[in-house]
Amino acid sequence: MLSLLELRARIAAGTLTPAGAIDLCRAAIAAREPDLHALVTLDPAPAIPETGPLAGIAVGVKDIIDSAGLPSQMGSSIYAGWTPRGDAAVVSRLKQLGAVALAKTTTTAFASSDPTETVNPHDPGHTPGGSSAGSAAAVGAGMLPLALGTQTAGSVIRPASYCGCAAVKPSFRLIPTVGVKTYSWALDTVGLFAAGVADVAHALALVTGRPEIDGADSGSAPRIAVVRQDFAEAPEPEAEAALMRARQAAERAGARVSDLALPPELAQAWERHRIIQNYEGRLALAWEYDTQADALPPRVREHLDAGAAIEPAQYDDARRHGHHARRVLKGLFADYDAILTFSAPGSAPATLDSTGDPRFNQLWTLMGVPCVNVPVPGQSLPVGVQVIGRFGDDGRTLAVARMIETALRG
Ligand SMILES: NC(=O)CC(=O)O
Repeated sequence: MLSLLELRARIAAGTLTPAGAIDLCRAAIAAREPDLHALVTLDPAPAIPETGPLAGIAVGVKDIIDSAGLPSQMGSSIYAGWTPRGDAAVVSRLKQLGAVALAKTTTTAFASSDPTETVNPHDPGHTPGGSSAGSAAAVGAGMLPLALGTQTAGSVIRPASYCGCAAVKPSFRLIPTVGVKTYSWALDTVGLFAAGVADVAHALALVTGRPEIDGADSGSAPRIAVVRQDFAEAPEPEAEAALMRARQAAERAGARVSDLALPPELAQAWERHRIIQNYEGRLALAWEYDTQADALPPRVREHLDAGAAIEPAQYDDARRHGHHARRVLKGLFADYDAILTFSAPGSAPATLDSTGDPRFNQLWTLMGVPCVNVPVPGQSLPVGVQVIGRFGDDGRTLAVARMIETALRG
């Protein structure tokens, strides 16, 4: 994969120019895109700044996120050719930093769960995951050093796990969602994909203007709770093996690791995530649902039909459970620095008809806490583990994730 930090080091050393770094991406795209189908639009002649902390860094932008002059087609024929005038807030920030919004990456329609045409870069017979399919596949394939995604249930962490790259779904609203097509205003979170955890941390620190996120300290012996989320059904053997290897790596690195069974309030919130997601989706996509329903793909239509049947009282109850569970989780973090759990039920399913199951992700999206996918080496198909921290503690969460990543590579 293309490491953002390695490219920036070469540019800083004068052995690579920003334009040369963009050319490296174009060459990788030319080699892999015909088989991967990860991109929707490729900017033929983007401006390439010579200066800035992300000069020379090509970014993939999920196609529900606006990038001025490039279409935002939402993965739907309804928006074919729709071209926004301006940048989403996060894209504008990346350009200020010198980055190049080189390509729009595939998304499931409206970031829901109808599969895209993108395939897994490690095996074309397997899904890359979703809804941020193209971003995960493009980074996992070494076509881009950085990509933007969004997560409403598991759409950043799960595809990153399937495609073998690092990713962060930051604390809720740490990155603004202005200029991002909304599915659920209580859940949608902009995330980042990159080759390794250090690359992700560096990009998040720059994008948010919080330098303390980069290089934060994990502490000499971080307290890590291994959580299985038993209410989410058992995972597959490869996910179990990955979690065990990550646990052992954390212990070797000096962490104090123990098992934690989540209190029932967390399971109750997990059960109600979909009520919030689909109730809000029905309202956020009202125009599409009310006037373009025949153009909606089946799973989006199914989810919005379900949303239309949810009563406001059910939605309010689900939100109350989420609020209460966030308070319970905050209390749990008094005794731990991070949680370690599954990123996905297993490796990427051997199908292109599904983007996989977010059951190990959805709770944490509702909790609004930072989540990091750490690739676990050594499996035929990638499998990641998820490091989760306190709300607002993104730097330490990334530091613990990096400690585990380094110990796994050791
Ligand atoms: N947008 C989402 O998070 C949906 C998913 O997890 O597949």
